[in-house]
Amino acid sequence: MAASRALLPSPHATATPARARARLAAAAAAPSSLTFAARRGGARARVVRCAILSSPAPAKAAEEQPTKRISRAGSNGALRPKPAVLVAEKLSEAGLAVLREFADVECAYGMSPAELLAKVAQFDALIVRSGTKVTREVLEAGRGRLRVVGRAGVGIDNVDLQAATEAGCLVVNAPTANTVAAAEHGIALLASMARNVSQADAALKAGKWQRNKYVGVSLVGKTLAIMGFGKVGSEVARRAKGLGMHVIAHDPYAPADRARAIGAELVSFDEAITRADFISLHMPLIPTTNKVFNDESFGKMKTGVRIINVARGGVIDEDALVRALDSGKVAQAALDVFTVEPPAKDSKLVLHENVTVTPHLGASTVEAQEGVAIEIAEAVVGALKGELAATAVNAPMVPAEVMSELAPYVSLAEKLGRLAVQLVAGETGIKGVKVVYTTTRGPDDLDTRLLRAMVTKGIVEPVSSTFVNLVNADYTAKQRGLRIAEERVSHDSATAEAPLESIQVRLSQVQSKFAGAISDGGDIVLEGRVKYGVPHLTLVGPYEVDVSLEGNLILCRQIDQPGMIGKVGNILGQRNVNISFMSVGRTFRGKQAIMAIGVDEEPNKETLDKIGAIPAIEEFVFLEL
Ligand SMILES: NC(=O)C1=CN([C@@H]2O[C@H](COP(=O)(O)OP(=O)(O)OC[C@H]3O[C@@H](n4cnc5c(N)ncnc54)[C@H](O)[C@@H]3O)[C@@H](O)[C@H]2O)C=CC1
Ligand SMILES: O=C(O)C(=O)COP(=O)(O)O
Repeated sequence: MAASRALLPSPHATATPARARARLAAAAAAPSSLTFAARRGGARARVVRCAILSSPAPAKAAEEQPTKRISRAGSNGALRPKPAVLVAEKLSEAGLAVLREFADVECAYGMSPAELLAKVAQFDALIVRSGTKVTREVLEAGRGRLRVVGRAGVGIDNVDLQAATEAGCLVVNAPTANTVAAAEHGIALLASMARNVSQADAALKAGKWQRNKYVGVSLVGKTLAIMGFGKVGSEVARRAKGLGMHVIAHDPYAPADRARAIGAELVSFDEAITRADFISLHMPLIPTTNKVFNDESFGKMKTGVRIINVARGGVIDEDALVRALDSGKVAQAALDVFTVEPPAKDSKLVLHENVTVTPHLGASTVEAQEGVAIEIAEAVVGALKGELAATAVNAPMVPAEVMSELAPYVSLAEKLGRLAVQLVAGETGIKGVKVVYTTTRGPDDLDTRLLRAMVTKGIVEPVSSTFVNLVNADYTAKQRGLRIAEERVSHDSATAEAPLESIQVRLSQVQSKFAGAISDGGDIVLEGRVKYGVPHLTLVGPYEVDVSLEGNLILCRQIDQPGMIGKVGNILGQRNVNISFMSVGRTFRGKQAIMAIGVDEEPNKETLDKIGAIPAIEEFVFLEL
């Protein structure tokens, strides 16, 4: 039985709060959670929410935004504001329209860093281009509310990814829509540099007709080295081939067949820079590419080489480039990007007569900006809804079909973690966690990162103020010294369609407030399965039980004897506590047994004391899900 994703109700509709509440209560879906509907036996849809990027503090957010239009309710019926998105740099109308359908959008272009710091905490998402630095400080200021940073473009070197990950803030980019624009700009710079277009243009406008001064060089038959053979690099290569150039490329991670298909020869860094007449840069700015074009590498190049940079200014040591231009080693450079943007007005590099410059225009075409704006708006809206965007930069990408298949197991994993941590007693803290997956699938067919993250979420969130999601789960576990080991147990079944037979969570070296949950090996052990799309608890310590994981749970350990279910049921019934599920597991007849009781309401202390006072009951514990 496959779980299918239910769409969230449209949050922007101008329904009255009452109508909105009714509509949304029916969907029972918080806006920031993934929502899956699983049909049970053809009956009405049951909604299972999987909080992948759940809002860290919706209540607080509501308090802070009293003037926001209230348009939907949380699962408890409380009204929530629409998500708020801050757009810090020019975004095309087409993207803004997509955002406005789902969120309150504020465009605040040209903010100073201080203005951004002051504002960011009021927003669920922030959208930037290359001109805004999303620093640790910004992410700290947004902590508690900011869940998504959208980079409307490719390069994410202006976003502190580590700080975003630590804050559980998803970073998404728009990696494809400006590829062609950047490649076309690279070709435009290549051709205009070779023919001195910008210098000759400036001279003629200044009244100088200098035909002899501006003799250029031809492109045909020249060797072009593409440094970074990714999306933009390959498109530049394709176009340069059309101009009759011989294209070589350097990229340690590029597949040889992609290069072969375009007719480019993949070579080493040194070979590329020593053979080239023209060198075009298309790698990201990362620690390994920072200033890779420096005195040493310029020294290895052909005298008279020409360089184009539409990637990032920081890949070039700009002082070294000025020296190479002055010495004639580099004949010309065409630069769209700079280490500091905008560069200083008296920058020697910018003012150099052999340098052609543009103010970071690579992505600036009408078409690319429209595409990028839509791409990022859709990614941000998806992320705010709790979906994992395909362009997530700091989280594992989980394809929609996998997500859909795993949905009930995601919920099971979180609930097992949540129950297990509530069983822990003593001050020692949890050290080792083992998650055992029983599955027919091989490691390549079952990606367990999502499940592991949700076990971490279940274990950490009830006992701390840390908000955990797929983005920061591993980081959070590491920070808290939690070692989460995973084990797969093969389950032989030729017919099993479900990805998992069971998930077991074991906490080692801990005391338990419920001795019945301790297995023979001394670990707290809980195991669950998904039945008809619903997570069930099926093992507590050595005891087999079967209780649907909804509402809350009471575990009682007693001597196996007749009448126990009736006694406990009576006590709960008299206090109007509805039992949703009940199951008894025992080792041997007349020996120890466990009763697992699912309850819709939370019994008060007096009710729990009454259950504890039943003479045959040796211990019991109330657990919240
Ligand atoms: N000027 C502008 O407006 C624009 C600039 N860009 C910049 O262009 C660059 C490339 O963008 P895309 O092609 O979309 O990215 P991409 O990720 O598709 O390609 C980058 C390539 O660089 C390669 N690479 C990584 N380390 C390398 C190294 N040490 N040496 C050589 N290659 C290395 C990667 O393997 C990858 O194939 C990025 O820096 C991006 O920020 C992109 C769009 C517009
Ligand atoms: O996408 C990129 O990497 C770019 O450099 C484009 O930057 P921009 O969005 O034009 O500020």
